[in-house]
Amino acid sequence: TRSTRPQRLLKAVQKNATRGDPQSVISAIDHFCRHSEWAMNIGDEKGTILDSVVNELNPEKVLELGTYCGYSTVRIARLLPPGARLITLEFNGDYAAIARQVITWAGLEDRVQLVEGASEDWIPRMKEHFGIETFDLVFLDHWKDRYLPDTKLMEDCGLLRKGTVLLADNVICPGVPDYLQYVRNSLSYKSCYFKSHLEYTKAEDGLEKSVFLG
Ligand SMILES: C[S@@+](CC[C@H](N)C(=O)[O-])C[C@H]1O[C@@H](n2cnc3c(N)ncnc32)[C@H](O)[C@@H]1O
Ligand SMILES: O=C(c1ccccc1)c1ccc(O)c(O)c1[N+](=O)[O-]
Ligand SMILES: [Mg+2]
Repeated sequence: TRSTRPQRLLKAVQKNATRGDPQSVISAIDHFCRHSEWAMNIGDEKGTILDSVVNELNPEKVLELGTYCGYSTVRIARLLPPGARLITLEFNGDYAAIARQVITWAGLEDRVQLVEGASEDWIPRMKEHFGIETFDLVFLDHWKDRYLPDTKLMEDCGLLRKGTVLLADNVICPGVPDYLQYVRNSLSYKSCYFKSHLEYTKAEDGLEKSVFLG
């Protein structure tokens, strides 16, 4: 039977990237998505914005909602100090299996905890299961109708502290109007928009960075 796109993406990583070299994994995936098959990774252009936010924050505890093949996981984890931790949630088992191999190929498995499950089920369990009090950075990149409910859930679970940064992908394309309206009008957030393009295309897209004010 025909392979899946994530399986073909993993093959491209194993063929073209060097084990233990995160940058070569990132480049191999970007080349595959530009020249072989588009895939819904954050990509190189928006990825550079993600990198700058991570470098500015130097976060100890990061939560990623939506792993897919692990491209953004590798982008974030490669910038973290060894003691820092990135927890990434993915409820599609096939995608999770590919992502584990991509993350391991990059040599970053020690900094990443990939949890196979739904954000709504695992956000309430961060304290008792992972001993996490609050996150320094949350990267939202899962199904777009979940951004707002999961943000409210994180607030209710006390996972956000003064200064926690929410970075949301795709606020223009496919778009997250209800989430944008919330973070831009709530007195609990200071928000700003980073204009860019939908990964590997000329369509407009961007990231919204929202700082929780407590
Ligand atoms: C756009 S892809 C993630 C791309 C990845 N962040 C990157 O930039 O490389 C979205 C992923 O979120 C997963 N997903 C969607 N809703 C979810 C949820 N509620 N909980 C966990 N995973 C979810 C999907 O299965 C899919 O793999
Ligand atoms: O929703 C899509 C989508 C819709 C239709 C076809 C393919 C993808 C998408 C597009 C770009 C993204 O960066 C992204 O995160 C997603 N997503 O699924 O979460
Ligand atoms: Mg996205």
